[in-house]
Amino acid sequence: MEFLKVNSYKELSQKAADKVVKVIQENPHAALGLATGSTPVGLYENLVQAYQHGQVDFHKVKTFNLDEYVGIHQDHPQSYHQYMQKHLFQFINLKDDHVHIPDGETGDLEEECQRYERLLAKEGPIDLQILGLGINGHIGFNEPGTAFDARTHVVNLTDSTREANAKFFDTKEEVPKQAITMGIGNIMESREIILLAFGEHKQPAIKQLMEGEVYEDFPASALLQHDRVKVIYGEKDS
Ligand SMILES: N[C@@H]1[C@@H](O)[C@H](O)[C@@H](COP(=O)(O)O)O[C@@H]1O
Repeated sequence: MEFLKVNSYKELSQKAADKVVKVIQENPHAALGLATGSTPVGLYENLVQAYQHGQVDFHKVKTFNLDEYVGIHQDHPQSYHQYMQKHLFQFINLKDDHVHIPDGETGDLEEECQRYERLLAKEGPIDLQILGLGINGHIGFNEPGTAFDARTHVVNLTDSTREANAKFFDTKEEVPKQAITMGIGNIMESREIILLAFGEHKQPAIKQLMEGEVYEDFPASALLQHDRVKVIYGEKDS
């Protein structure tokens, strides 16, 4: 695992975007694993700019989102479907049928997990997986205690995750209680991974990762067993 400390959120976003652009330039058919949350917003802004400047072309690229809330509509402003439209998809030339996001609205969640698994098996492996980091070490929505070989599954979100995500909703009660997430097993099958974390509140989790201990109560530590992971992190803008 390689750690790269940056001095600003801008630098983190630029470094991450440079990596994504490079992967697509080397392989125009690349499969990207995408994350949501506040951390990758700057990365997506930079990708839009790179596209507008003709530095990258998405028309053969495929995308797989890590997760989606259960029980809110895809057109809810806080659904990850809407997030991706708002920050990235509406601005670039990705084909609609190359975009994959779990469907958290379906009546049969187990079948939806199986459908996503089949899709990943057929279209994968993911060439570059982008990850954010929960303050409790979660990746995607794989909460502490999740088995490292878990596949796409439905999760009950922890209180700390719901609180952390409450900033996006009017009240904490509105934050969904469940989500569908790719499992750690899926994430580990990616050819390459970048993990992004910015802010003082993320530093305890980064420090824990640096200690190098692998255990299921700290999901991000699974990544220590992957040989192509780069952690791009920073404490504050200096
Ligand atoms: N499911 C997402 C994660 O994929 C994300 O990494 C995490 C951190 O979010 P933020 O970047 O807003 O700190 O939040 C959510 O729980």
